[in-house]
Amino acid sequence: MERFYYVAAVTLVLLVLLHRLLMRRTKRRRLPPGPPFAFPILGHLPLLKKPLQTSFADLAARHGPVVQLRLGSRPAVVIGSSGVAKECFSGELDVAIANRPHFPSVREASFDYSVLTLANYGAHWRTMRRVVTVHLLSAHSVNIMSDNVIARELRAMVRRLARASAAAPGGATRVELKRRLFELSHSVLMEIMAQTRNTYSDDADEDMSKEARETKEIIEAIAPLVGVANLWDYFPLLRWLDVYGVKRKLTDAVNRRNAFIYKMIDAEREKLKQLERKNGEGDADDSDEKKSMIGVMLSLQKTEPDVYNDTFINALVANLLGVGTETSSTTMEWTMTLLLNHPEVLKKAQEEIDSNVGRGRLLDKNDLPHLPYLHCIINETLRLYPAAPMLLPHEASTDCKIHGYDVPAGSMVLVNAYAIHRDPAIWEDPEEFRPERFEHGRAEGKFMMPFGMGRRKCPGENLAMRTMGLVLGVLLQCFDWNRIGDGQIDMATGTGTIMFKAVPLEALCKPRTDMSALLKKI
Ligand code: HEM
Repeated sequence: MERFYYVAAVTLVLLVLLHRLLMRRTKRRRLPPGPPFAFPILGHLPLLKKPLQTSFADLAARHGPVVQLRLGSRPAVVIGSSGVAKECFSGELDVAIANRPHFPSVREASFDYSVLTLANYGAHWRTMRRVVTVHLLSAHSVNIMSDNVIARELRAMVRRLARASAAAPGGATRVELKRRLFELSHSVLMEIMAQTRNTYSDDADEDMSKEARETKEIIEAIAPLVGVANLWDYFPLLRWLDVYGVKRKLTDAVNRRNAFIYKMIDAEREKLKQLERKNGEGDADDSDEKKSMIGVMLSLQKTEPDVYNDTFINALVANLLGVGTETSSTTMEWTMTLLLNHPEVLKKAQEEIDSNVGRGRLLDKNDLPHLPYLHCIINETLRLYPAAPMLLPHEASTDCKIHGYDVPAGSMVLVNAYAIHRDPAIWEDPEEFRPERFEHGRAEGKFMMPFGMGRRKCPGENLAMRTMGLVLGVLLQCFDWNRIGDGQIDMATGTGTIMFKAVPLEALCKPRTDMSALLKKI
C-alpha cells in the first residue's frame, strides 16, 4: 500500500511538472489568430463554406493576414495578403514550407506521393524538378513545341471549327468550348509526351489520337474517385471500412493508367531503337529537339538507369498530364467567357491582331510579342480566375515563423492567391474585368501569383503562356464569337483545387469575313 502511495505521489509531481513545461512552451509561442471554437475531430471544417477561397478571405478580414485553423486533425495556416505571401516564398522560409501535405486519398494515384507535385522537398524532388525545368519544359523546348506540336494541333482544331460552321445554318455553329479547349490542351500535352498522332480528321467532332483519348478517359475516371476518397483524409474510418467502395475502383483505374503509360514508354523505346538501327550505331539522334518527352527521359535512362527508371518516367508523365491539361484549358475557358461578356474587349483584341498579323496568314509564335493587349487579357484573367486559387498546399517541415507568428512543423500552409489578386489596396475596382490596367506597364510592381512563387513555383508557366497566347490569338483571328443567349454568361465557380467554371462554356462561332480564303488553306 505504501508503495502505491509513493508511485502515485511521484506520478502526480511528474504530471504537474510536465503540464507546467507545456504551458510555458505554449505561452512563449505566439500562435496566429483564428476562430476560437473548433469542433471535436472536425476542427474548423464545418465553419468553412464553398468555394473555400472566399470563406478563407472572410476569415482573413476578421483575423488578419495569417489565420490559424484545424482542418480535421491537421493544423493549417492560411495566408491572405501579398506582403505575407512574399515573405513565405523567399529565403529560409521558402525552404521551411516547401513540403507538401500527404493526403491518403491521393496516395494510390501518386506512386506513394513521389510525383513532382506531391514529393516532399529533397533529393528526389530536386531530380524530378531538374528534368522538367532543364530538359522538358525549358524556354527553348517550348519554343520548338510552338512551331510543331502546338501549331499542328491548333490548325486541326481551326479546320474542324471552320467545317462545322460551314455546315451550320447561318454559318454559325454552337461550340462546347470547355470540351474543345480541354481536348486541345490534352492533345498538345500528349503529343509533347509521346508523339502518338499520325492522322488529323477534319470532320470529327472530337479529334484526339487513340492514346490521347485513352489517357483522357482514364484521367476522367480517376478524378471523381479521388473526389469521393477526399473524405478519407478527414475520416480515416471511411477509408478502413471503404464505405463508398472507392478503393477497388481507384486501384483498378490507377493500374489501368500505369499499364497504359508503361506501354507508351515501351513503344517509344522501340521507336528509338529502330532509329538507332537506321542511323547505324550510337544514339538515335543526339538532339533532344526531335524527341518526345518520353524519348528525352529514355536518353537520360541510358546514362543513369537507376535514377531515371520506368517508374520515374511513368510518374512524371502521369503527373504532367494530370496537372497541365486542366489548368491551361480552364484558364482559356475563363478568358473566352470574360470576352463574351465584354464584347468591346473582344473587338479591341481582334483589331490588334488584324493590324499586326492581318488576315492572310495564321498567327504564330513570332506574333505574340506584338500583341500586348492579348497578353493583358490573359493576365487579367489569371488575376481574376487563377486556375489554382489556393495554389497547391504547402507543409512546414520544421517549426518556423510567419509574419512574427510561430507555425509548428507539420502545419499545412495555404496561400489565398484568389483573395490576394482582388485586394482593393492593390487593384482599383478589383472585381472588374479591365485588361487596360496592365497596358503600358501600368501594373508594374503590382503583385500577382497565378503560377505560385519560390522553389515550388509552376514549372509549366512557359508552356501554358505560350499555348494560351497561340490558341486564344488564333481563335480570335479566325472567328467571331457570340453568346448563345441574350443574358450575361454565369461566372459561378466550381469547388476543388482547380477553379472550374461551374457551368461549362458554350458559344456561337462563325468564321470572320475575309477569312474564308485562309481557312480553306489551313
Ligand atoms: C494556366 C496554366 C497553369 C497555371 C495557372 C498553373 C499554376 C500552378 C500553381 C499555382 C502551382 C503551385 C505552386 C505552389 O505550390 O506554390 C503549380 C504547380 C505545378 N505546375 Fe502548374 N499551372 C499551369 C500550367 C501547368 C502546365 C502546362 C504544366 C506542365 C505541363 C504544369 C506543371 C506543374 C507542376 C509539375 C507543378 C508542381 C511543381 C512542384 O511542386 O515543384 N502547370 N502550377
